[in-house]
Amino acid sequence: MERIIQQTDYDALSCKLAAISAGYLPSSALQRLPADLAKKYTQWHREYLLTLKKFSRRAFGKVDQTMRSSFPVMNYGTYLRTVGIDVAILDFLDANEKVQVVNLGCGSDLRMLPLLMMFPHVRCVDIDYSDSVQLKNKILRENGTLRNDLDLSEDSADSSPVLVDQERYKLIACDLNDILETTRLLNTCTSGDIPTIIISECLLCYMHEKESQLLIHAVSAKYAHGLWISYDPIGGSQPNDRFGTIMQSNLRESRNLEMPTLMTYNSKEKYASRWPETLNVIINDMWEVLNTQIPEIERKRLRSLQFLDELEELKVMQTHYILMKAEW
Ligand SMILES: C[S@@+](CC[C@H](N)C(=O)[O-])C[C@H]1O[C@@H](n2cnc3c(N)ncnc32)[C@H](O)[C@@H]1O
Repeated sequence: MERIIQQTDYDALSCKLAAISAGYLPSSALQRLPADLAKKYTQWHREYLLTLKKFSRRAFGKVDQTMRSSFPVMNYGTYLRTVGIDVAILDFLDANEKVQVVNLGCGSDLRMLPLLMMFPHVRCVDIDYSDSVQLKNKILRENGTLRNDLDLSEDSADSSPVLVDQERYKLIACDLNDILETTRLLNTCTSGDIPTIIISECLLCYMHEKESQLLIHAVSAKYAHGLWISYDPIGGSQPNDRFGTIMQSNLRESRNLEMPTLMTYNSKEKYASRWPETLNVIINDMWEVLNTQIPEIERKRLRSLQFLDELEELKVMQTHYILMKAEW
């Protein structure tokens, strides 16, 4: 099961590459990227894919194929999830200068690169299963652009779970189901006094209820001041809503993959109830994000990229994904 879950990262990567290729990402305006970093954003992702090919032709083949078969509705979804999370990070950075960003289940996410370049006081910590971060570590060190921009050496670190151990960037191998090891590594690599952003982007949906709740409670209790940003699908709670059950049976049949809590936390309210009551929680589905948080000028830009005639399909999909921000 661990391996099947790790492979979901290839979907996330191919969706991001497809959205980049079609011009949805980056959004210089909302991700606040200066022109040189907007160019780099595209370059980092393309070079990551090309270097992935050197280490795993199979993974490259999967990503490349999925990327090419991406539809406009999927590009919208990737755009909304990426920009929604980035805007929440940037808003928190407006109010707090020295911040650590902990990306749980980071996969191949390269969001640390613009953050490290744009904000000299920000530190980033990426955490995923050992196999996933070992591959990421190899790619980051093999590719000249990624290596230089992260100021990495070509040699890999030793067998420690901290594969990149810099002052401002750490890449850590950890099974987040193991709460003792997770808290031990966070205690070593982060500080409880520094304002902290926790990201869980399509992570909690693959974890079992007990382990995910332990993770939420242990990690949010660790930091004096923080913001937890979580993005996930929800199954839907209306009596005739079959989105969640269909999604579960498709995943089971096509990949033997489970989303154990999709129908447990199947509404915005139930999903938000996973965080301690004392936190200030804001939760929106992604259809609301599109219509209330993306300015009209940006929506016009999106409409100009590809013809989207599946508006109803977009609405159905995006009302079943949420962006949750819990601040304390
Ligand atoms: C769908 S991918 C998302 C990757 C990244 N967050 C993104 O959105 O681009 C899910 C990631 O969560 C990781 N993951 C799931 N369960 C995990 C666990 N128990 N410990 C560590 N990583 C986990 C997987 O290995 C995978 O990289």
